[in-house]
Amino acid sequence: MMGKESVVDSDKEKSHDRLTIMQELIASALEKWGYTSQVYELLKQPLRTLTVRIPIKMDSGETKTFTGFRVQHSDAIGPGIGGVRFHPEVTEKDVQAQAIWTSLQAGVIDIPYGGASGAIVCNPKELSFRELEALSRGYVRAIISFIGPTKDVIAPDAITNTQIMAWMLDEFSQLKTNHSPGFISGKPLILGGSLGREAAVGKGIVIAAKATAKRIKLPLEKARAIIHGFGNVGTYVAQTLNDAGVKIVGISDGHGALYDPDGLDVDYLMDRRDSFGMVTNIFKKSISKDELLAEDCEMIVDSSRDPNELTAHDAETVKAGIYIETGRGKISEEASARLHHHGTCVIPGLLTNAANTALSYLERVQNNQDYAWMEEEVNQALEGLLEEALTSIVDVSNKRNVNMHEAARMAGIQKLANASRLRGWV
Ligand SMILES: NC(=O)c1ccc[n+]([C@@H]2O[C@H](COP(=O)([O-])OP(=O)(O)OC[C@H]3O[C@@H](n4cnc5c(N)ncnc54)[C@H](O)[C@@H]3O)[C@@H](O)[C@H]2O)c1
Repeated sequence: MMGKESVVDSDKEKSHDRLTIMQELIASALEKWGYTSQVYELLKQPLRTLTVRIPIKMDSGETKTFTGFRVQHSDAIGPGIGGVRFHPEVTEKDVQAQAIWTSLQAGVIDIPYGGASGAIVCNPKELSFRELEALSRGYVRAIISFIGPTKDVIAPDAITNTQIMAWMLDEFSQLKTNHSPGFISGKPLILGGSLGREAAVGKGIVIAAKATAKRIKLPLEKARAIIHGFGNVGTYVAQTLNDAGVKIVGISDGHGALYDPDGLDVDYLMDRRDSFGMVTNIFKKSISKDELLAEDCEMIVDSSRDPNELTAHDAETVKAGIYIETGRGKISEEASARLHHHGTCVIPGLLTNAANTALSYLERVQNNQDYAWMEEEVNQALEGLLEEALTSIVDVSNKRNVNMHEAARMAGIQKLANASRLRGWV
């Protein structure tokens, strides 16, 4: 599964851009640690933002010029690492916010990298295969002096897949006249990619769910889960948790929701999903998403593409002891605080999304070693990184008496702030 997280801003984010939101969040995290405003002044903005113009000869014979970005938030700990997305509405501020978010992920999972991010403003659905290749190669040519295995490692993100990574790798290797698999992650296996990359976010969710259940001494065989959003991520999580003994009692999709306290037949539901990924529409009696989230269960996984975040009002109805977020901003700050107050352990999207960044890092380690790991080794390493990250977030939450979202951001920014201080920058 490639990185497919939506970059289309929610209404709230449109009125209050993603960069400003991110800056407010890191300001609060740094303040809670007691860092000076000079540290915030350094970290509030990426160190470097490169905007490029990429002329492409289209199939029609005309030349069309595209805009691209590559942003490096901080190299205080190590080179940048981060995705490149192809999207018609992506802005420079979106990419800057994403680079900071990736820095926080790298900090949470404790890898020696800083956050970076890139994008090309384009609609891939309107491009032919040849045009897509030309654009991928043109992007690398335009940013070549800015990137590299020890400077900034590119990774897949929205709409960018292994083929695009392969074209980019080839362009970079030809221009540098050397074989440089470590310059990019998410490559095809034969070009130095890693096993175990598929369903990275789903795996991250399952690892977090199991580790949290263990932490609160909840045997998986006694756990009942609701999967809010039965898509790519949701179906993987439902099946994997079900195989581990968890009873899946509820699911939802864009049409409605189903709940059965005795457990749903996950295989049957998977089998009956239509080409739009919808299944609840074939049942006469379906309930609303709000009703589903208020049903009895031990665990809720929010894997929907629901544009509405979980509000403080919704949070009051949640009975689950574990609430897992799969992306940024799915739970409002107030809802997170309410869930925390009521004793629900919230697993922030910063941790579950970090699985993609972790996989890019593990691929890079294999490229450095010139040795391909078995899938089991990759999965074990991913598990180790995410479990450690969860422990550090829970520790910050307990010691500093903050909710899990605040704790994740505090854990994510701390090493970057310390490294910047040790280098004598602030
Ligand atoms: N796929 C990835 O690689 C990836 C990466 C990072 C984060 N994520 C996170 O996981 C989430 C799910 O991703 P996915 O790839 O499974 O998406 P998807 O499009 O395959 O599935 C989304 C599901 O949400 C349902 N849905 C849409 N609107 C809804 C609504 N209003 N109420 C309830 N359900 C609704 C859809 O019917 C579908 O079942 C994303 O929103 C994102 O936060 C995914």
